[in-house]
Amino acid sequence: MELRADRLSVRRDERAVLLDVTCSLPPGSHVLVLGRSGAGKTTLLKALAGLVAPASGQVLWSGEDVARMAPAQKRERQAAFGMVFQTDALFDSMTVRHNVLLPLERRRVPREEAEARADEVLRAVGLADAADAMPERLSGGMRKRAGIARALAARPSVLLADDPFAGLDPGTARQVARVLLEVAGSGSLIVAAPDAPPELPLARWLYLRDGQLRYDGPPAPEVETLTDEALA
Ligand SMILES: Nc1ncnc2c1ncn2[C@@H]1O[C@H](COP(=O)(O)OP(=O)(O)OP(=O)(O)O)[C@@H](O)[C@H]1O
Repeated sequence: MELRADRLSVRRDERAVLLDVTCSLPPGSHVLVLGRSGAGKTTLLKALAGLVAPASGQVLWSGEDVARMAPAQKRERQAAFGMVFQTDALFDSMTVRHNVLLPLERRRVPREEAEARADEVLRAVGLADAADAMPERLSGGMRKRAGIARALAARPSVLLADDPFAGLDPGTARQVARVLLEVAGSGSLIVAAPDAPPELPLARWLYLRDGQLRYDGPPAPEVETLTDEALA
């Protein structure tokens, strides 16, 4: 189903942090959202996920305004989304496997199927051996991969990942990138990052500056170095 932002603006403290953003993300989109710190990348991901309300404009899911959806429809849409945010926390009181099972339990996926899926995604992110560990025993990179596994277990048709490479060494970043690409498969993958991660070639770039979408097209390394005047 198509995800679309239509003249989307979001305000924080009376200030527009996203301004008039319009973009269409058909199923299977693989998109990198770039921009400096504070450009609005996280806010765009959250707005697309329906976690922050637009001040004006709309987020459309399959042509329907998300803000006007009935609660049941909203829940159904939410189930199609997987999110890996910077502040994602694993529950420290339960094993890695249990952390991954949690969203499946919430979705009432039958136990046997849920366990099979949890094992599958943990293998995919290279954490099969850590399934029974408590999260506090994991390194930062492993925790990140566990967070990705948790998002992927629900088989989202849209996976949103906010700066998934922050704080990772190049080897772990490559591993995380491979998992994101492999497991996103034919679904949509939308990744926000401050710079284009060399390990994650995504076919389309969106470049935000001061909350405005300044570029939407194929990878163009020059957008990262263009001045405001050149982009205007
Ligand atoms: N909850 C909030 N309350 C007030 N201002 C906010 C809030 N969330 C974000 N902002 C502001 O909105 C602007 C955009 O923030 P956002 O987190 O979307 O940027 P970003 O491009 O993801 O930055 P970074 O790369 O540093 O994460 C920033 O100026 C930020 O201070």
